[in-house]
Amino acid sequence: MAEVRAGIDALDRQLVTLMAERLGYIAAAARIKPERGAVRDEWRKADVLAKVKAASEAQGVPPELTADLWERMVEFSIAHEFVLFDRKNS
Ligand SMILES: O=C(O)C(=O)C[C@]1(C(=O)O)C=C[C@@H](O)C=C1
Repeated sequence: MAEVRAGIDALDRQLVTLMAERLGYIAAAARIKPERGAVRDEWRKADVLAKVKAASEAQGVPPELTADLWERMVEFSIAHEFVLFDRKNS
């Protein structure tokens, strides 16, 4: 059981590292987007969620798990992107 838990803990660290990397791209998006109205992009949000659903199904990960996680992650990203966008323009 200790080995299993060590494996889980190691994977969790990798997931956090990947989230940090994703937030780096969110910061880049905040720098690149020309106007505040472009920060929340509902078309792109639906595109991201659809791709995650397809990837989940392909890999046998329950899509209802990833749907909840990504809904939260994208909404957090949008809020974070607004903070960075407004900071850039203040
Ligand atoms: O693709 C973008 O334009 C992003 O800024 C990334 C992202 C996301 O977190 O996936 C965040 C904000 C947008 O509303 C859509 C998607």
